Amino acid sequence: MSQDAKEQQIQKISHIFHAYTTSRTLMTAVQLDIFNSISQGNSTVEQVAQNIHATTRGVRMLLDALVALEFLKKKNQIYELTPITATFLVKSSPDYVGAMFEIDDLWNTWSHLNQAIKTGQPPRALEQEEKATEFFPHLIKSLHAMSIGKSNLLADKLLKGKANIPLQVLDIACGSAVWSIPLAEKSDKVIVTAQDFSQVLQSTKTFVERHGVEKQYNYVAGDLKQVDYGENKYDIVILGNIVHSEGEKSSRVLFQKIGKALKPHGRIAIIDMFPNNERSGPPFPLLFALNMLVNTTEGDTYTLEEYCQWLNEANITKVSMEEIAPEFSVIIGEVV
Ligand SMILES: C[S@@+](CC[C@H](N)C(=O)[O-])C[C@H]1O[C@@H](n2cnc3c(N)ncnc32)[C@H](O)[C@@H]1O
Repeated sequence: MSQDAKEQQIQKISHIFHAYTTSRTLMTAVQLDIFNSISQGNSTVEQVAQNIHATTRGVRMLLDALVALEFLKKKNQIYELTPITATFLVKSSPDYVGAMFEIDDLWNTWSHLNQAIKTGQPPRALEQEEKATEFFPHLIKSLHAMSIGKSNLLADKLLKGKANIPLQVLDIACGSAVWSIPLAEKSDKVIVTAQDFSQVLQSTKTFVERHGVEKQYNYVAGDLKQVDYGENKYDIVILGNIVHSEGEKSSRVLFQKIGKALKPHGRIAIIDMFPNNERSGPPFPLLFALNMLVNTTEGDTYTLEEYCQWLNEANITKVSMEEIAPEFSVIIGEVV
């Protein structure tokens, strides 16, 4: 290996080893309300330090690191938000994505990765309703802001040629209902049944109301393992970011229930992270599998081949991966 190639590899390794420093810096800025403080007019180290009740030494180091990471700008010791920070990292912004990092849950569970790999057990299991209802209200706020643009594109795809036809939609483990709201917004013939734990549905309702589509929503509270979805009722079933935390066994049972609940030619849309069939990439779905190891008992990420097999078993036979936008593909299955 040439010296240049060696240097490049060392840089790559060093960069990954140190990635926790950038992650922790941004999380701390969110948790200490740095961006809100600056958006409210505090623009020097002293002002921010006083406003958040912290030391000037710590705040100076944090603000300068955020400048270097391009989350802030600095001129003559006056700090300003960048346009991106103002849009995505100030709490009052409708596009705020920081909610899931206001708490240290994921940071803490990842610090138990060694132990989870040895024991196969997570330090805490998110599928327990009590843990889920603590964590998910934070997560779904971030997911809503991160997914709403993509969801609009998916809704166009699902409604193509069907915008004036009555459609019954079931949004399972709906969270903020981000994957069904655009369907309801784009067609007043869409009626959504949104299902999640009862406590999470309180948050769902605020999102649905914010989008002004509450007349098109019904709610079913409960654990997806226990809820009866009925037979021959739905034109579209949405599974957004839930199969990975349920794991194979529970998801296969769920697919059986969905196969029955769909009408003939009904479709299922699965939004998740999909590794390739070899499980050799892309990185994000494979790192996300580890995220499931430290947060759930059975969770994992699954390939298109696996989904095809499980959906076929449930009578959902026409299955394909559809690229809705670059880096955003959805598995769509149809009861033929
Ligand atoms: C990762 S969030 C996804 C939310 C939404 N579908 C999305 O894609 O943004 C997972 C959601 O599933 C819900 N959930 C997890 N386990 C569940 C279960 N056993 N029964 C019902 N809902 C569950 C959580 O409360 C949470 O709202």
